[in-house]
Amino acid sequence: MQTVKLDLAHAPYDIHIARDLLTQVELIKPLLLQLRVVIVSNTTVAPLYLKSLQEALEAADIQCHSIILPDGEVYKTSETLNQIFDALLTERCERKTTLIALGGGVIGDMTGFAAAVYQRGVPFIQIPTTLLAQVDSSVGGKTGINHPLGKNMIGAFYQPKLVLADLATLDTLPLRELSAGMAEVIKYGLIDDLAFFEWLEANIERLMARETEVLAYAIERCCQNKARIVAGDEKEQGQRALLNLGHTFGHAIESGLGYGAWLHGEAVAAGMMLAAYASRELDQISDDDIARIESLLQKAGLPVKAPVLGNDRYLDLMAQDKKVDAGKIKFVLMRCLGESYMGELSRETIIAALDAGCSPV
Ligand SMILES: NC(=O)c1ccc[n+]([C@@H]2O[C@H](COP(=O)([O-])OP(=O)(O)OC[C@H]3O[C@@H](n4cnc5c(N)ncnc54)[C@H](O)[C@@H]3O)[C@@H](O)[C@H]2O)c1
Ligand SMILES: O=C(O)C(=O)C[C@@H](O)[C@H](O)[C@H](O)COP(=O)(O)O
Ligand SMILES: [Zn+2]
Repeated sequence: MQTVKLDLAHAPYDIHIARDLLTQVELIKPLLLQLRVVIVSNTTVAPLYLKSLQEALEAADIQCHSIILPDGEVYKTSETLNQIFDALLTERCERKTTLIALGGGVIGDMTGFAAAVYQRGVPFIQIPTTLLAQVDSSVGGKTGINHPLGKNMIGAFYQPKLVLADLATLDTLPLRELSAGMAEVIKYGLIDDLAFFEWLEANIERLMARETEVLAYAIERCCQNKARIVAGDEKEQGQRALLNLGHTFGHAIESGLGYGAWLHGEAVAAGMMLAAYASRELDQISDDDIARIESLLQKAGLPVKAPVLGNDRYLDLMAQDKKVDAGKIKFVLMRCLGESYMGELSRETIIAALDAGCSPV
């Protein structure tokens, strides 16, 4: 088992990475304020993994209740969130009840936000079951839901007490979802880890073949990178924004097409290509750099062209982005592969990037 520590003074926690962690209750029980948990999952993941988790918890005398939500990005809403509150209140769950998120990033984000606000805050644990959730969404405490007018517009920074990344759950992950997670993996190489980007170029075929050794290494490296960045800037006042590479464009794609049409990772991949074209417009990365990014994304089974939404539609959607400051849209751009920064772009540069990076889907 590999363990990454997120060293936040007010809320340090461990991220354990290994196969068959679901039943290792000894990792969970010492953290509980009372021997009662509520597992939040969805209609796809629960039939696969809920029973073994629940049986292990109950064998350790921990009282379990489960909430099974509908599956999909389109359900990351206030209505679905209220289903969690309805169940917690019906079961008379107290402030010492721990919520456990068993699923991908949608479940993790909603469960974390529910934990942040239910009775003004109850503890929660992340058990991420997608690659994307294991390398990104389960770590760092960003929680929340979508709004029709914007992605992740309602939420809170609220840290889990523990993250259990059980590699065995990736055995059942659909290939499209594995690819989606690879977008966030590749993102870490581009933002500030060129050595990792180069390792990914050399190992992408093994990763897509789900070889446990390389998957475990990549997940650990991603969690180490995210833990380092979050420990230095938990509430995204500075460097944490680099984790948003590709997201200014990417969230516009998700909102513009309708949540769920493109997977988050697919939108981020296309968004990173658009950020790369914008960086090239600023003479910061080369055609060869763009070719390397494109090749790696393609080998990961990801889109390298963004959908045509119309320039004004993109600009309008991006004007809603949470990084906007004094009305100015902010982008994460690349000085070179492995070095990124936050900057503004002229309308002309944005349109040049869209012209280069969009194609009818
Ligand atoms: N909070 C953060 O820092 C952060 C970071 C990245 C992404 N996100 C959010 O995460 C969401 C995307 O997360 P995701 O890619 O995990 O999507 P997801 O949660 O929708 O899961 C993807 C699909 O795979 C299914 N699934 C999950 N685990 C499975 C398994 N082990 N076997 C078979 N099927 C499984 C799910 O039911 C779903 O259908 C987006 O809403 C995004 O905004 C948040
Ligand atoms: O943890 C972060 O910070 C990130 O930006 C990680 C992103 O991959 C993730 O999609 C996050 O939810 C996007 O942040 P948001 O603040 O734009 O919602
Ligand atoms: Zn993301």
